[in-house]
Amino acid sequence: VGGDVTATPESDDNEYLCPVTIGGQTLNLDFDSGSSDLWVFSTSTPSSEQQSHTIYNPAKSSTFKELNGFTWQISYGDGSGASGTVGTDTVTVGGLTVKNQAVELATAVSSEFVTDSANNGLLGLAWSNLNTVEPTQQQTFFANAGPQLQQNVFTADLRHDQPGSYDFGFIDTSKFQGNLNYVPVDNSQGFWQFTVDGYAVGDGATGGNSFSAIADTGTTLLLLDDNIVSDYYSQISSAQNSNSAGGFVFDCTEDVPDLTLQIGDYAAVVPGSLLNFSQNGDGTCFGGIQSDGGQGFAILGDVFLKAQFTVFDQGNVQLGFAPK
Ligand SMILES: O=C(NNC1=NCCC1)c1ccc(Br)cc1
Repeated sequence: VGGDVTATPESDDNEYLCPVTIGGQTLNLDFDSGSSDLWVFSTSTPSSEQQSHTIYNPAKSSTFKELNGFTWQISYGDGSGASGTVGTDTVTVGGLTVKNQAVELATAVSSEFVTDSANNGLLGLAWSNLNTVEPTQQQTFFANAGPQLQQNVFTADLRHDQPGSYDFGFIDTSKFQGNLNYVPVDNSQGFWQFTVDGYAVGDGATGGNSFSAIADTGTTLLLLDDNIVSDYYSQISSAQNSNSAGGFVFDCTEDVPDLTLQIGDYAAVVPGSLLNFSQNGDGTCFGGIQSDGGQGFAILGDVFLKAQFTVFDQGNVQLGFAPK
């Protein structure tokens, strides 16, 4: 048994939304390999915050059961957050159904979610030890689905300005070129965390120290150590770190170099076209590479994942990458 679901990019590829059916009600959710809560806008969300969102109404689901007294509260790396109550229901993603899945109902959401009307909640795909439900931590959709999957994996094929897909339970070899390159994952912090062995800017030599990174579908950009960020932008003559823009910008006319991350024997190339992320409207463009804020590991978000086909292997606790 498996599932295949379309991942549709919001404007500027800021996030990717996928249809999820909960108790017969379908909402578009942000699949996030950087967190482990499945939460939705619901009838429990203040009406002022529901705005133009699609909401889940547990009262209209014949399979919803409340988990009395259970709560959740999450904050994300970008400062956004949400909190609320918990129940279980039947959840279906791309034809793959999990019964008695913990579904977290938002009773409060931060402004970033209120104003993002396309996003009706998140479906966490990190490891279950990151789930925030109290007093009893809950399993993710992918963890619960594991036993029914032919292969205990999900794959991400995110694309620039066009729909991509997530597959659960199988690897579609038509979606990538060559062989998959696997690296071991350290899931002790709950992330899909692994080691990057070096980097190269443009057609320069691969160098630098090895560093830890996480594969995070819920983060838009490619967030790296400040030294690598500075090295990269030193190759773009008009680049500057703009406080008003919130990061490194450069003239849109610039030829933006590729970035290659050496992951074991695999050279993961992120083409310069993806590293010219968006237009600021004043002739400058916002870079797809930005600082990781000095938190000690890199966050390989959608900018990186758009350039690779990625296998998140729960069974073997490893990640697989291939060009596409
Ligand atoms: O929050 C994280 N990823 N997901 C999402 N971001 C924004 C909405 C969802 C995140 C995870 C790990 C680290 Br380290 C930094 C950030």
